[in-house]
Amino acid sequence: MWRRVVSASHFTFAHKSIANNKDVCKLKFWEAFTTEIPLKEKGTFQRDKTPFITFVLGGPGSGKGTQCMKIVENFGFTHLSAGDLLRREIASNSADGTMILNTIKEGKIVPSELTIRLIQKEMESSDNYKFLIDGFPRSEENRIAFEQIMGVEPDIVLFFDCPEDEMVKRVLNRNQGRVDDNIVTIKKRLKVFDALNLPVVKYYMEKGKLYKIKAVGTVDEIYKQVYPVFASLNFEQQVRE
Ligand SMILES: Nc1ncnc2c1ncn2[C@@H]1O[C@H](COP(=O)(O)OP(=O)(O)O)[C@@H](O)[C@H]1O
Ligand SMILES: O=c1ccn([C@@H]2O[C@H](COP(=O)(O)OP(=O)(O)O)[C@@H](O)[C@H]2O)c(=O)[nH]1
Ligand SMILES: [Mg+2]
Repeated sequence: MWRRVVSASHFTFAHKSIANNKDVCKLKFWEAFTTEIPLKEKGTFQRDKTPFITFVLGGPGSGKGTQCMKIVENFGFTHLSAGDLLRREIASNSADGTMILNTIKEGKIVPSELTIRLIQKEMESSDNYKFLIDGFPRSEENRIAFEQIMGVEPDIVLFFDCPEDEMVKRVLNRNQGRVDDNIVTIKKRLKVFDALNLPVVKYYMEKGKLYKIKAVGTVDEIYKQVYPVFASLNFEQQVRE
């Protein structure tokens, strides 16, 4: 079970070592060291907080989803993969399903309003305030629409910079049964990425919001560059109990 703790490392350590067995003891210990309201009311408390939004960008296969899982584990973010939300729409046989499927097969970009509606729904129904928005915005048009509809900008943007041959290799080995993980569609996706997504990366670089991560090496080697970004922002870290 995961529970949020204050970021100071000695609290984390004490919490880990003392609260070993009984859940009730864990809760009392937790309450003694925090001014936050008890966990069962956490949702209300967190909705009052301004959201902290991280856009996670990078080409297909650059490792966005893989690194997001580690950030979630260590820093308690909610991971919203735009691609996963769109695939869920297809699977649920929604009215837009066929159009989304055809767009993904072609490696093109789904209309902004649709993707933003899915992201917005998830954010509004979440009791968290820290979000990783993975694989979005994919174009300047996406970005501008998000900022207009949501009325917010991301706090930070991660960019996983990976050579094309490595991305192709990873996607072809992904084995998730995706309709777009084939060499023909990958080539189209890479073109779309260069033409439409890199301008978004450039925009956030010029705004001083971009953290560029060299996305080669093992998952852990790459995460060593990611971890300090969030640790330096003093987010509460998670400990396993
Ligand atoms: N550093 C890495 N080295 C080798 N393979 C990786 C690495 N990071 C991720 N992968 C694998 O590459 C594939 C694509 O990663 P994924 O996280 O899905 O990328 P993205 O979300 O950017 O498309 C997955 O099969 C994943 O397990
Ligand atoms: O905001 C988004 C995110 C994804 N997609 C579509 O969904 C596909 C898969 O996106 P995902 O982020 O899952 O791919 P990844 O980069 O992780 O391989 C993309 O190629 C697009 O066709 C889209 O249209 N808009
Ligand atoms: Mg992904």
